[in-house]
Amino acid sequence: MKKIIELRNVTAFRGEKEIYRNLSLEVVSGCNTAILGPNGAGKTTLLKLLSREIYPKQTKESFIRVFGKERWNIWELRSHFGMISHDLQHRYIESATGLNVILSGLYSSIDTWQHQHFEPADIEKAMKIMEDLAICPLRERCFAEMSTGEQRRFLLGRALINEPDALLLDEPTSGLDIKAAFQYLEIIRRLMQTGRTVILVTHHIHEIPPEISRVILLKNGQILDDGEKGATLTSEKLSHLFEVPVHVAKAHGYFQVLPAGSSAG
Ligand SMILES: Nc1ncnc2c1ncn2[C@@H]1O[C@H](COP(=O)(O)OP(=O)(O)OP(=O)(O)O)[C@@H](O)[C@H]1O
Repeated sequence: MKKIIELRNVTAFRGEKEIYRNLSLEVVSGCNTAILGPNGAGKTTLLKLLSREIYPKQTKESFIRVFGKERWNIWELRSHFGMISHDLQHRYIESATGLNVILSGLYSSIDTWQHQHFEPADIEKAMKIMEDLAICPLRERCFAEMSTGEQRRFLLGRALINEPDALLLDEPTSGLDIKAAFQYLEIIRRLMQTGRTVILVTHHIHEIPPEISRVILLKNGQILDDGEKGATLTSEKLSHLFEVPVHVAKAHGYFQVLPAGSSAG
């Protein structure tokens, strides 16, 4: 199995604070994986390490590899790995139109620029993606004038234009209402069902779709547990992870947590 991400003995700091000490972790192609942890667990730090916004401490035994390589040409990397983070959503230029958001993925830029060239085939591909994501009518609309759910779908389209093998999603449904969240999760499920590997980083149990088979529990920069979803998302383990007594409920392949001891009123 191809390794998508591989961290070995990674020690990393944010400012003066050590977030990870000798963290080792790998995710292989075809194994949809969620990384679940409470606020402050180190999830954003992990995303920043993978996107090279921060660098780990250099030691002989440590490395971070994406698709088997430590050094990447960003142009090459984007066709393998699509990242959709909240940082990206915040950084996105508000005046960019929907179509340009999608096209900008081809250059990994924020909006498109005059010096960039797009072939008719690129436009056609962008149109097809917008159709698939049900956002075609918004192609001329400014990013700032879209709902959060629409913005998120455009950012997904921006990643998909490069036909990445894997997607890394940061809290995919946060900020979305129930309908938008369900619609977005259905799209993500379809992508997994048609062969894309998803790595999902979150503190929300309810946004872990049925197709995610492996869950890694992260707390204070350490892996508390790592394994098959049903064995990981237990009331006992999640109570320990979130430091509050919870009861896990399951339905239709999804999991949800309730306060432990609560009863139907
Ligand atoms: N620039 C910084 N300087 C010092 N400490 C930092 C810095 N940035 C983050 N931290 C700390 O690092 C720890 C991990 O933060 P990180 O943002 O990776 O957690 P997280 O799991 O993404 O949390 P959340 O779910 O709240 O986004 C936290 O304790 C945080 O306070």
